[in-house]
Formats: sequence, C-alpha cells, structure tokens
Amino acid sequence: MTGATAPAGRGALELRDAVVRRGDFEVRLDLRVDPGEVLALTGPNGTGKSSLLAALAGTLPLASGSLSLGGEVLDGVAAWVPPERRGVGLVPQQHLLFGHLSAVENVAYGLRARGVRRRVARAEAAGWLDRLGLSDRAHLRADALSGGQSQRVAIARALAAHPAYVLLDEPFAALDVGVRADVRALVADALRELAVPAVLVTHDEADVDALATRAVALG
Ligand SMILES: Nc1ncnc2c1ncn2[C@@H]1O[C@H](COP(=O)(O)OP(=O)(O)OP(=O)(O)O)[C@@H](O)[C@H]1O
Repeated sequence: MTGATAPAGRGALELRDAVVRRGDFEVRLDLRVDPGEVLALTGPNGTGKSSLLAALAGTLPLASGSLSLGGEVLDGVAAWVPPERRGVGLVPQQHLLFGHLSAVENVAYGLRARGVRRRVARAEAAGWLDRLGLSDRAHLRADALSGGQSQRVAIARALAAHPAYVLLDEPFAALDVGVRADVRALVADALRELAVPAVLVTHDEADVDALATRAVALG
C-alpha cells in the first residue's frame, strides 16, 4: 500500500451485551476483535450474520448494549456515530458502487472523503485497482463492469480508504473461480498490512482458512 495518510488504527472493536433486532428476529452477542484479527462469522442462512454486520457498520442501530472502537462508543445509550464517521471499510454483499463514476473514481471516493488530495487519491486508487488486476478497467464507468469486476472494485474501495475497521460480507462469492483464490490471497495480505479489526461473513471454508484468525458460528 502507498501510505499517503496516517494509519487509521484506533484499537479493538467491541460489542458488549449487544442485541441486534430485525422485526421478530434477535441476536445477542458479546464480541471483541483486536487490531490485526480477522474474525469469521459463519453459520446457516438466517442466523443474523448480515444483520450483525449492519450493526457493526452502523446501518442498523443496536436495540441495546454497546459497540465501541478503541474505547470510543460508536453505538450505545449516550452516543451514536453515523456510518460515514466510523472509518469503516465495508464490502457489502451487493457492492453498491456509484454507477456513473469510473472504477478509479469509485475507489478514490473514500480517500477524498478522508481529505486526501485528488491527485494522491487517484494515484492510490489506481494502485489498488492494479493490485486487483483491474488496471485496464480503471476508467470504465462502474455500471459497465461485470459483477465480479464490480466486486473487486468494492474490495479496493473498502481497503484503500485507510479504514479503522473492515467488514466483509461474502466478499468473494461473486468472483469467477479463476480469480477468487488470487483476490482472496491479496485481501489476506492487505488485512495483515492494515492491522485493524476485521469481521468476515462467509459460507466458504476456504475464506475462513485463508483469512480468519478466529471463527464464531452463529445459530
Ligand atoms: N429488513 C428486515 N426486516 C425484518 N426481518 C429481517 C430483515 N432482514 C432480515 N430479516 C430477518 O432477520 C433474520 C436474520 O437475517 P440475516 O440476513 O441477518 O441472516 P444471515 O445469517 O446473514 O443470512 P444469510 O446467510 O442468508 O445472508 C432472518 O430471519 C431474516 O428473515
């Protein structure tokens, strides 16, 4: 990685007495993920993995309990930090790129939001796309990319922005088998370099083997 901004590490991600609720569904959890750890969340469909990730990202407020990062409360009785101010690097199941922006602009977006100057942001973004084997797609509009290419752009966007923690929801599921192992290895390297807390939701044992330092099965 090129280091144009200071590392974003802020400490452990911690859920205490947390209740995540969606309609009638509820999951209760205590969890601590230290910097450099990659926690895999596994378990059958419908056991709350994506809901838990949404709570960690801040798109689903906790019903009770607290979430903190390095001791700073992100979600609790007295505080709630919105997703865009959490420093979260999120790779969602649906990659949600800005379709009208190019691949490189999508990746640079998060860096720009952190105050990185345009030229530096674009250079870092281009470097990430290169790492992900997409340098020949950098200037295509995101809505012209294939599903697998979009997913790689979403991975680059999440990791490039010097996140304080990383959340990955089935990040390799949309990738062609031919590139999946390479992208997985690249993400494993990038997470080691970032050395921030990371949570990975996956059904794939190969993801757990390649990335996780610990696994928790829900359900
Ligand atoms: N928007 C919603 N409103 C109400 N209930 C929901 C909503 N989204 C999900 N649920 C329910 O919450 C429960 C947990 O769903 P969630 O998607 O978090 O599980 P999951 O373990 O990630 O499943 P999968 O592996 O299929 O993605 C399920 O019973 C689901 O039906």
